[in-house]
Amino acid sequence: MDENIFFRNATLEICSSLEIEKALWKCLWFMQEGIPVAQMSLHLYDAATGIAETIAHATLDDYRVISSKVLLIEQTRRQIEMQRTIRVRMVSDTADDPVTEPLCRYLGCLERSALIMDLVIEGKFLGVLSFQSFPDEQFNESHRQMVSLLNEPFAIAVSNSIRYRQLKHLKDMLEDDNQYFQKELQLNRGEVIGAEFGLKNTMEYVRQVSPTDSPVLLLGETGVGKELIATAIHNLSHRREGPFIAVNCGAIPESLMDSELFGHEKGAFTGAIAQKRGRFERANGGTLFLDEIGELNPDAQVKLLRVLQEKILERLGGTESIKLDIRVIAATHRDLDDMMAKDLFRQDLYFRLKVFPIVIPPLRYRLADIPSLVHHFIQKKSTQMKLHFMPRLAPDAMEHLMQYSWPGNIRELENTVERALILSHGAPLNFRELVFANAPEKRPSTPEIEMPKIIEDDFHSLDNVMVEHIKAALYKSGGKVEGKGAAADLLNINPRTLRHRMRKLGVPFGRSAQDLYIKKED
Ligand SMILES: Nc1ncnc2c1ncn2[C@@H]1O[C@H](COP(=O)(O)OP(=O)(O)OP(=O)(O)O)[C@@H](O)[C@H]1O
Repeated sequence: MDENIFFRNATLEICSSLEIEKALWKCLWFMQEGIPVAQMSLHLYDAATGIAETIAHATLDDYRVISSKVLLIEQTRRQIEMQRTIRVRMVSDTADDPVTEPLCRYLGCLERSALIMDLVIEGKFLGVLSFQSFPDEQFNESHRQMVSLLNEPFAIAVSNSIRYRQLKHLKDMLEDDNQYFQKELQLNRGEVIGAEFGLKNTMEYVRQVSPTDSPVLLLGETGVGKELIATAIHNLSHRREGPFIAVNCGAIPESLMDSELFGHEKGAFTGAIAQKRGRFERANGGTLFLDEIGELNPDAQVKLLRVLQEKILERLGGTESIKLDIRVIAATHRDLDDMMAKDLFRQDLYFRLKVFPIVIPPLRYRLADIPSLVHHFIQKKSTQMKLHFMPRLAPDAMEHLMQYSWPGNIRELENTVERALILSHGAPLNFRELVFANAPEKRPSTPEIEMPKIIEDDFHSLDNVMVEHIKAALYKSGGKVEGKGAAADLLNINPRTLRHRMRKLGVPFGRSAQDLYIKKED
């Protein structure tokens, strides 16, 4: 066969598929017209470990991917190094050669003649391509020279297909990881405690809005469960199989905001060494949760508004328009109305986000949820902490927890349970010190009472104070108990109750005592 035709066609065949086993098979069919080749196999070699791995094998009938590893003995490794000056070596019997013997034994092609082609790319030795003859035929020098012509294109094709396999493997692993983490996230974020009690109304709204694609604005103090509710909306929507991507707008530095949200092309700015998809693009087909939306700077607000209006974005430094299919849920603990009035938040963006606002009540307004939340967190945390026992509560523990105002809401309760578990060493959980040691605040519903200025050694009993106070009222009214401006009126109590109390405390009153309460002129 003409050398040029042989070279051209064999090269076309080896490059015809990125699946190297298939490319070998096609090559084999072409080459056996000119040389007596019955099988081809590809072996990678790792000089650091001395392991040879057979990764592909083709006969005229079949081709397959395999993974068979052999640890080569020292003598064989040395031989491989020594033979590196010859690119295609002829072996008259595969059973007698230290390199081909272990490889061909596995493939069932001992006692054949073989051509062994070293594959070197950019000075790096990748491994060998082995051509085995039919059992009753032998390769000769002219066959070796023909095959030598193919060394360079074969090395390039094999190197490309190895890279392709590595990338495919990485992609499969990433997809697998992604599925795993999505499941984990859904498991961890699944259960909304109090859905039938303190959050009943909230969950009713959630159920109503979930099937739609309308934007939702979640409002509530820090730690009330805004992200949890956002996940619940996602999980109840038709987007549940798509991604749920959360962005904490307050945690992204201003200089990185554009690239984080919208992505960038390679070279878009110093340090953009590769193309990167932004959070919007990652959320395509699913839900984008914009947490702490009130922290967005004015510049980012404009860009966000544009993307929400047009449903199209361009990566930084890019020209391609990317169509978006996302549902946006935003959340904040800040008063957006007030921010708008102070020109800190754009009105147009506010109204676009606030299509369906849901207010999540703070924990202090749903104290009845505390017992089930505490049990939920005890179970969750003791599983995470791998405790071998189920912690119990001290008899008055729940009462202590219910007396506290929980300014940090559910997150604070969750952390309190975790801290108690760490400190308890198996004893019943008693939150007394934890709650009060860390909680200088009083429940906000309790009005603030100014501490009276009491001098320690001048401390009166409550009865004494009452006596003095009633007498003061009687002095003021000239001894009159009932009527406008009289003592009962001044003290704002029923005159009958006042009389009863004065009798009990021994405060003189009535006509006989009237003089006592009239100021005498000296
Ligand atoms: N109803 C609930 N049932 C069970 N766990 C809850 C509930 N609400 C909140 N949590 C848990 O409390 C923690 C805080 O909730 P989340 O992060 O959703 O609050 P947030 O309002 O988004 O907080 P922030 O304002 O700080 O962003 C999370 O671990 C969450 O799983």
